[in-house]
Parts: sequence; structure tokens; C-alpha cells
Amino acid sequence: MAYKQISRKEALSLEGYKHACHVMLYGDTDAKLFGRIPLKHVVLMQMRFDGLLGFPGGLVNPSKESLECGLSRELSEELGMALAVSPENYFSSCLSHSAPKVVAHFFTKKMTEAELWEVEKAAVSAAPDHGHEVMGMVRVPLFSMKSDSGLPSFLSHSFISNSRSQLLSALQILGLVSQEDVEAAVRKADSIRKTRPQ
Ligand SMILES: O=c1[nH]cnc2c1ncn2[C@@H]1O[C@H](COP(=O)(O)OP(=O)(O)O)[C@@H](O)[C@H]1O
Repeated sequence: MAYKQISRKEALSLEGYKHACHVMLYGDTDAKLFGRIPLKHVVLMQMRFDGLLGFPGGLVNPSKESLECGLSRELSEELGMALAVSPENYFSSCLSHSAPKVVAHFFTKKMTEAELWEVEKAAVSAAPDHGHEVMGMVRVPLFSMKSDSGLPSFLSHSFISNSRSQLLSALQILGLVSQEDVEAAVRKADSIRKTRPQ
């Protein structure tokens, strides 16, 4: 599936397109898996109603609201708390060939580990969409183990639209996982998918 990256300005000047805005919430952590493997960062995605992984967010109407306001409104439904998103959080805009006439705008927001905990707690206890449109927040495992568990296994699952490539580019550009490690995880994920019983 091919996605074409375009500028925010170009995206907003397109006629007859729907605009989707999603955000990757992330932060640093000192936590260690099994008390020995440093997790380094927390990155949040969600399990959607359709069984696909994606980021919180949804459709916004740029003729009536800014991308950031529309995204914040969607987040209060999915996360059960107000979360401000500003133009500084803008990351990219992409045309999706799999969903004709949809522009996918992507944002990233760094938070403290305590704030991320609050988001996870509100998402399960206060979000109107919990259990309906959103089945739960998930932390992305960023480590890779010899058995291919961790990031390779996570990447072998099914993702909505271009959310997998949004994740991969954010991990690299924000320096959360090295380019080399991302590329190795993608190769392993592809081989897991090929060998999985149908
Ligand atoms: O995480 C994501 N990244 C990129 N596009 C996404 C993501 N999640 C959903 N989409 C796409 O965004 C559009 C709106 O879907 P979504 O289910 O988020 O919004 P809605 O709840 O307003 O209908 C659809 O075209 C969907 O394929």
C-alpha cells in the first residue's frame, strides 16, 4: 500500500477530501521488563472496535475547526479526558490510496510517564468510547528479543490505514528506536506474517 506525504498547507487546500487526525502519545520511562530489560520509552496505540491497531483520533472538519481542536475533541471521546494538541505537535500529512479522498494528519505529543498513566486510566474508566469504538489502549513494545517477540511481533499484527507507517516514521524521527532496529523489526515482522498459519 502506498501513501504519499504532502505538506499541511497542500493537504488543507485539497477539495472534496475528508481529514483524519490521529496522535501518538509517548514519553520516557525508567521501567525495566522482568527487572532487567530497559523499556526506555512508552508509546501508546489502541485496539480499535474492528480488531485493528491504530492511534487515537478521528475525522475532523477543517472548515469549522482547526486540526488541533478537532483532534482534541476526538481525544476526549476516546481517552475520556481533555488533552490539548498544538501546532507544535504536528508531524505529517499523508494521502491514503487505500481510503480514497482521506488525508491522514498525524501528531505526536510527548508527556511524562505519570501523565501517560493518567491517560491510560481515564481511557478505561471515563472514555465514552471505551468498550465500543475503542477496546483499549496498548503500549507498543519497543524492544526486540531473539525469539522475535517485542516490536517484530507487534508489527506483524494488522493496522488501520497508514498507522503502521506513521508509527515507524515517528519511532525513527523522534529517536525512540534506531533506524537499524526499526528496519530489522520490520523484516522479522514480514517473515512472521509469511510463516503464520492461515
Ligand atoms: O491511526 C490511524 N492512522 C491513520 N489513519 C487512521 C487511523 N485510524 C483511523 N484512520 C483512518 O481515519 C479515518 C477516520 O477513522 P476513525 O475511525 O479514526 O474516525 P471516526 O471515529 O471519526 O470515524 C478512516 O479513513 C480510517 O481509515
